[in-house]
Amino acid sequence: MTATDRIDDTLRAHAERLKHARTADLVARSPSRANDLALRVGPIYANFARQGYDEPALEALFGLLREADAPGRLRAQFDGEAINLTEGRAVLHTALRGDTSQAPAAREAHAQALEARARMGELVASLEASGVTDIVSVGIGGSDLGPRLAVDALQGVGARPRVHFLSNVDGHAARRVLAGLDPARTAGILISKTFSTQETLLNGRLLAEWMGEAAASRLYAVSANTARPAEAFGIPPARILPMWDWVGGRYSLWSAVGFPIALAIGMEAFEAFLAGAAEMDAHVIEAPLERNLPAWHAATAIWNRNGLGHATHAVLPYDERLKLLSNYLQQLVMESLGKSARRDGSPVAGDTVPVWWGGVGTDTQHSFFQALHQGTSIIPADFIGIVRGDTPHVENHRALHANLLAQTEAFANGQASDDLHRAYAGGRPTTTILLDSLDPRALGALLAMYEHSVYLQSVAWDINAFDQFGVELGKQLASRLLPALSGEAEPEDPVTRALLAELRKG
Ligand SMILES: O=P(O)(O)OC[C@H]1O[C@](O)(CO)[C@@H](O)[C@@H]1O
Repeated sequence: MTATDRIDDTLRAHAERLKHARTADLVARSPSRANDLALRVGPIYANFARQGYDEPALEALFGLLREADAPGRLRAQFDGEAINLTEGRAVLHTALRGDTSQAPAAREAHAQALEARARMGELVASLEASGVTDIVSVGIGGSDLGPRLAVDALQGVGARPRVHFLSNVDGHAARRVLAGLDPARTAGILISKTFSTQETLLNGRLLAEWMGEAAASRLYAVSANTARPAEAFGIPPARILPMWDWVGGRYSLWSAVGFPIALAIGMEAFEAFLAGAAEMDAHVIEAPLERNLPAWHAATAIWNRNGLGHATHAVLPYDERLKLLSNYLQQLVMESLGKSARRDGSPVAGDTVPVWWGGVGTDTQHSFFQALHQGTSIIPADFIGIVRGDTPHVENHRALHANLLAQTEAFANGQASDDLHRAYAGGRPTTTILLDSLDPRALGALLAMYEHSVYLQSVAWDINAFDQFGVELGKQLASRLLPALSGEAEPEDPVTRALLAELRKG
């Protein structure tokens, strides 16, 4: 029996033993717990003291990771072994941001990454000098969410080009993005690893038409399929940046897919973003599991899912600039870990990914927090705070911190009352992650932390985190149904036929 087969039984035994121990009791029992269960890596501090495990449960969690050979599996990833077994591909996003491996495949990938980055730097410089004021980045999923988050989180006010994102195939998205832009002062970037994604091709065509003559000189592309942008849009090789099959879409913002990020924050800041991620890479590969931040994060996720059976996980940044973090993490985590088959094709032993969702504090305190405090389902959460604010509004920043501290305390400790309507049970698990400031280095480190945590969860569950066959069926059906929308075919499914009849009325 492997560690993965035993995961539920092992952890449930500990959960049963701990079922009456609230996190407040665990903290009270061990005065040093508040500091013992905290780790710092570069600009990131994380405190796990308010999770519901104790020392023996943690030992069991790290034991499971060790038995699944987590260190060896990390090394295999960094060295460029074909760990994406179902597609026979290496997974080398770490080589995009540093040279943490001397293995030939990783070195080769790193050299290619440096060459592509140098070319991207030249394109950034020429666009900076061109008088272009606005950039429209067209892509979807991994070719959109990462750059969109990083640009929204890191862009300053002033001098640099404004970067806009167009992803949804809904024409209202294009209308909103293009309203108010001037085609004569706008450049476009089409980002698609495959260059076959319906949304991106349709929106790319729409953007090219809107740009008119300017498209001939100011349309750029990023793709692993470099022939297609030239064929389909006439974009010359000098304006096409490469991607490779060893970079998964949702792990690609560190590659030329980050072109919009570099345009929004400048090349130097983009390099700092990569350096922050590389710092986390060095940590995850070197630190023993018990002092390893991504391993702690992964162990905690596994505890909450397999030990306690929690079906969702909230991510709650207390910083307006991280408003898009939960959208980005939804793809990273759920596209990677939403699997039911083990690596050998047999069914998984227990539950894999919970539903990830979230939103920014303090707004969410006034929307869904009621359910987090008193609902019947317990929802574990990552609270993310930024130590140093970047506005002159010191009182606001203090209030933001006071709210973050208050909420995590209330979730853990609760408050007794004879009136059930007014009682807070407490014992609701949270991890608090604090970044020294929201700069490129810290954001890079944070996102790399989540990437490694995702991989380590996949190792414990024995699933492949790097394919996404689950999204294919919907894509195939949509292409098959497209002719039905213009009356050229009739769908076979009776419910689809009834729905189409309603749509045709419009
Ligand atoms: O970059 P592409 O090839 O356009 O793909 C976009 C996205 O579509 C998916 O394949 C499926 O949603 C993602 O994994 C990917 O990031």
